[in-house]
Amino acid sequence: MIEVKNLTKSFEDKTVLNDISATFEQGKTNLIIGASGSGKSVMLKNIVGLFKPDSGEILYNGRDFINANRDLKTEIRREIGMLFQGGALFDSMNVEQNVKFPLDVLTTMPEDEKLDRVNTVLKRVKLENTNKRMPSEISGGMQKRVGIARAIVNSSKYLFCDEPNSGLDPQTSIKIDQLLAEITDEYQITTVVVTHDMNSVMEIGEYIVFIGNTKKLWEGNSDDIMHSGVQELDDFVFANKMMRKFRSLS
Ligand SMILES: Nc1ncnc2c1ncn2[C@@H]1O[C@H](COP(=O)(O)OP(=O)(O)OP(=O)(O)O)[C@@H](O)[C@H]1O
Repeated sequence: MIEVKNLTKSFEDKTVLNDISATFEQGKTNLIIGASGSGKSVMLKNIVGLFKPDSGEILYNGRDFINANRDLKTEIRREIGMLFQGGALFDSMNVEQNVKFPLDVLTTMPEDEKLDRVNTVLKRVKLENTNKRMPSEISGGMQKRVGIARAIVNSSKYLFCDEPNSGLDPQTSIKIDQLLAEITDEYQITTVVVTHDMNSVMEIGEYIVFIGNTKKLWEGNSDDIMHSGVQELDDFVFANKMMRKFRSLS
């Protein structure tokens, strides 16, 4: 579980996040949603320690991440897997080297054990026998799956994904969403996904935080999101024609 308590972050005189609290539970796919520029990525970066909040607390299973000493910070960082926007694989490394990378830098595991682990996660994302292929030789969806394999290879307890579907067609996007949700449940990971993709929201939104105007404007799940009564959220949810049509029928 990750608890975000009263998180506030400004850049110079511009407040981006103001007193935001949220609880992301283990084994759930948690989403941070909001319009472009609302501060989703800034929130994620505060949670993983890439930005330092002006005030507030971030607790990883009760452990205070912001005020942690170096050893505890390292311990928590080792438990975090990240799927960056655009996949962000190393172009000069093959699939196996990309997936093995966190084990190379974070562990002292023997090489054969690392390879076993790499093959296990590649199998889980249905990419067995692609070890020697280069990122440029595989499709965008496959690249994302390599990214997911890399994010969980070190048995991550926490998984962060920034716009995991960017650049993918709708069908591939749904497959990636489903894979993230399955892995989250199977390995009981606390997963946090930043997205503005309504398909993802409806498909995997077990807990959703909606941010806008620097505040948390709503929290809930995909069953409740269409009836939030929050104007800004309605504008976000019903931005596309299909969702408006769906509302008029329901
Ligand atoms: N390092 C920074 N320095 C100053 N301002 C920043 C910095 N990073 C982000 N911001 C500002 O914070 C605000 C929120 O940005 P953020 O990238 O979190 O939005 P977002 O909701 O993730 O948007 P998108 O969906 O378009 O990616 C923006 O106004 C942005 O300019």
